[in-house]
Amino acid sequence: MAAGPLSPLFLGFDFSTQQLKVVAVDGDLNVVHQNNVQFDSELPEFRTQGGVHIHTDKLTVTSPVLMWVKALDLILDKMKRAGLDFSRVRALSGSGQQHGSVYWRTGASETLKTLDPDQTLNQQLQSSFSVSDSPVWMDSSSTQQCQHLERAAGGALRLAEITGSRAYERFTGNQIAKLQQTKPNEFQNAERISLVSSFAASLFLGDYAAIDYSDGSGMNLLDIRTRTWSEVCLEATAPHLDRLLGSPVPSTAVLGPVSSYFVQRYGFSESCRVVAFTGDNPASLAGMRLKQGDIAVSLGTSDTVFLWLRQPRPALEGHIFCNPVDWEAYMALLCFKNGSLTRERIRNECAEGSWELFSAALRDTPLGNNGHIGFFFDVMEITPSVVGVHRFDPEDREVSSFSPHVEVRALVEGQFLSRRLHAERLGYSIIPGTRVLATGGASSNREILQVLSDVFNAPVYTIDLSNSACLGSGYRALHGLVAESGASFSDVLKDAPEPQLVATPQPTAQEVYNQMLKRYAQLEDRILKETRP
Ligand SMILES: Nc1ncnc2c1ncn2[C@@H]1O[C@H](COP(=O)(O)OP(=O)(O)O)[C@@H](O)[C@H]1O
Ligand SMILES: O=C(CO)[C@@H](O)[C@H](O)COP(=O)(O)O
Repeated sequence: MAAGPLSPLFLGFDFSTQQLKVVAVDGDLNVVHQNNVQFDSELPEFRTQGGVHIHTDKLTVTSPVLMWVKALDLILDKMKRAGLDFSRVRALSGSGQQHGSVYWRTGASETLKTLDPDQTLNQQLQSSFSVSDSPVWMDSSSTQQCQHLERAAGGALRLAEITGSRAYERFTGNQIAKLQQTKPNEFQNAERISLVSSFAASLFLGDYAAIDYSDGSGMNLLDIRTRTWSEVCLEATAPHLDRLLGSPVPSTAVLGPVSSYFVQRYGFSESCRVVAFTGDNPASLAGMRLKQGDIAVSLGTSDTVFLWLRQPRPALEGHIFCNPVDWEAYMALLCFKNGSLTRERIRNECAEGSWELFSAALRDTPLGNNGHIGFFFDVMEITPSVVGVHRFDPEDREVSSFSPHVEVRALVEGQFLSRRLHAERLGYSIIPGTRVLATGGASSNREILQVLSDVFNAPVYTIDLSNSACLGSGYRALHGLVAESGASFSDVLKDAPEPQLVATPQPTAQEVYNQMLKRYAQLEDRILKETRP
């Protein structure tokens, strides 16, 4: 496809935890436009911190659904002001933070179908949601519902064999069960339940968009092998749930043309197609064009580690999702809640709030931190399930503080040792040729990536822009147009820019971190034994 002033464009949106982002890719796969809306600073009326509200129980975490709607109004206006020619957009797709749920009030489908192009989405969708504060992935308030679901499915492992994961608090089915039990009226008033991804697709489609197989795998409801809702899980979750969810579709599916609202208000072409939206991690896998054998480390609000899998091997730790670009494959994912926000806290306390000084602390301290190891679980961690901060001296004695520079290195080394330990437990092994592909906001920090390379003892690569979920969504939009004819994602994207090498392990890294990993594993066991009831 030749790129030129009138060449086609493909848009990829990402509704992530802290912001809405977009990229436009042209027919030659060049990124020609990028934009974003930061929720906290650009939409202060919603009073979020890091895009969310943490409730007083410290377990419930929600985001205002209208904040996402208003962010879409805002980003499209910014794109228009920047001169983006929407009539060139041939297809669009997108992603959302995973697991979060949106509850459309009865009648909302009619509103979506009859949107007035002279008004904003925010003006018209004010009363379209039966729940104004959507539960999001940081929520950990549905433990009871998780226990119930595991019992109903025949145990945690059995549930993992069906849905790819044992029951997790943030997984959508458990959030739906909690809503149905604690706020029956809101549940009753909903005519449709979307994930953040399919909610965003619905706005573009002017109708309810189907949940895709890949993001649908993060609900504890989808049978990842048959790719249909699991009867046993639906029944254990809430009555008549299949009607509220609609049927899931392949992640490559074209859902339909963009709604006439966008044609009339922004000048989109009537033939612009909406390709199924998916989760932000699956979209990142597409954006980095992950290959079997690679390991991806995303350093967004959450830290995640994910791999391409041929065959699912569900376990009690980690998640298996349907693959977003190849319907026969899968992906494995580990999620860590104490990622960027914990790094920001330590940056503020030990580096005067400056990433420059934070990076300098990493440069000024030796690999292995002279034996000091730290665990920084500011909030209840997902992998493993534990909360609290623990610091150990070289003799494994717990100590109450480190000097600021040692604290910075202990945090970053501790985080990456944990990512490696749990990835290896998932069956991953670092072999010659392994590439670590880094993405997310913190992947712009070279010193952090050097520690990542050292701890994993593998070269680290990044793509040009730190938001691979957006880029992946642009790529998926392009692929979606030809996927039905059998064209593979890798063939269609074969000319996309390759990830670039940004860090290689230092000579002593292997010796230092193989040793340290063993200590880290023992200390993590000790913390788990001491802190779990
Ligand atoms: N130079 C930097 N060094 C380390 N972390 C950074 C740097 N710049 C941004 N970040 C981190 O990136 C995070 C946002 O990452 P991003 O991938 O955009 O998040 P999300 O997609 O979840 O909204 C911020 O919380 C911030 O801590
Ligand atoms: O819960 C998970 C994955 O299981 C998180 O990774 C969310 O998908 C949030 O993503 P970011 O906003 O941190 O990228």
